[in-house]
Amino acid sequence: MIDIQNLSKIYKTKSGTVTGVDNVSLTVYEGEIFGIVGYSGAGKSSLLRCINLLERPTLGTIRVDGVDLTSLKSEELRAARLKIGMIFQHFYLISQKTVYENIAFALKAANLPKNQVQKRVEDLLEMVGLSDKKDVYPSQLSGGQKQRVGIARALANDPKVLLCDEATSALDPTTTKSILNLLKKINKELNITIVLITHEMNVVKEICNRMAIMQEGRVIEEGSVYDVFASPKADLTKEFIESVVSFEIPDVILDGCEGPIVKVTFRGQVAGEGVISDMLQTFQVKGNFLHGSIEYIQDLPLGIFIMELKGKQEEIQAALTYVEKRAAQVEVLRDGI
Ligand SMILES: Nc1ncnc2c1ncn2[C@@H]1O[C@H](COP(=O)(O)OP(=O)(O)OP(=O)(O)O)[C@@H](O)[C@H]1O
Repeated sequence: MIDIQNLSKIYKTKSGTVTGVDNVSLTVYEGEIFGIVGYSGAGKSSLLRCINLLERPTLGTIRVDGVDLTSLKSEELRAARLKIGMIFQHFYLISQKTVYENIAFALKAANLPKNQVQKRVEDLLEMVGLSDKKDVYPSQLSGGQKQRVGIARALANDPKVLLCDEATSALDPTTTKSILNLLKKINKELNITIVLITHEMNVVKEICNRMAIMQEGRVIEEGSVYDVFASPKADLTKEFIESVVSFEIPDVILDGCEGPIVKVTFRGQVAGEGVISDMLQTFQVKGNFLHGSIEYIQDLPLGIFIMELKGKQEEIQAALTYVEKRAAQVEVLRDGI
């Protein structure tokens, strides 16, 4: 659906040039929710804004639904842009217009008769759960309600793609959850491809199918959210994951450990606890659990256990080989073997 090839965005400033995006290639498939994560300044907004040409790429191509946007003339580009909705962290609603008028305004270009505009706006308001707020002004709405209006407005022209620029960053956790659920519903029911940028890994964990991590304008890691959580490669990716799944063990506990400390990761339906208890029964090894969690990502369990192993070196080695053969990934965090 979205094909980005060798895209760079270089800004010219008074003091020189700044690279916003540095040679990024990415594919977002139809119907998926794709998350782009990174700290402030990583280039997420620049990349997202290049997708609908709010920013013109300095180099590279962007194809949306097979069309190279950079090759379009202004009239064609305007039409193509209607098929790419966008929502923002700060909503950008028109304060002098009611909820109804804000959404109807987005339909202006479609030149629909009044009764069709009314029907469309009412359907959109129902979709986002705001039918009762039709005649109020943005200042009378909560942040979550404002974002719902933003979403209704973005959907007004039946887009195929929805771009979300830190759409939940100004919202509290409960409201964030409800907006994420709404985005999930829109993705499923309307088959709209969603690309979101965020600095919050929990947003990606909650709703994305695939993801990319950006740093200094580049994509440093990408893959299915499950795979990235199960086997992160870059240090920055690990850091982001630890922000939602913490494996931190207090120093005083670590100092009290004598044996090697291992992290065992079980993917999918493998019953990790069963494998570990079989291992402890089969080998002359004692396990001291330091951490354990089962995360559900895209409804698939991901089991992570951290433990200290005590026993003879050969027994520990054999026990780890046994666990590894049972679909687990074993990482020695602190050697002692
Ligand atoms: N209009 C601009 N002019 C000059 N430099 C810019 C412009 N927009 C972005 N940049 C620079 O490009 C780099 C990437 O910024 P960008 O806003 O894309 O990152 P980001 O990951 O979205 O961060 P944030 O979440 O803070 O917006 C930064 O160094 C930024 O200062």
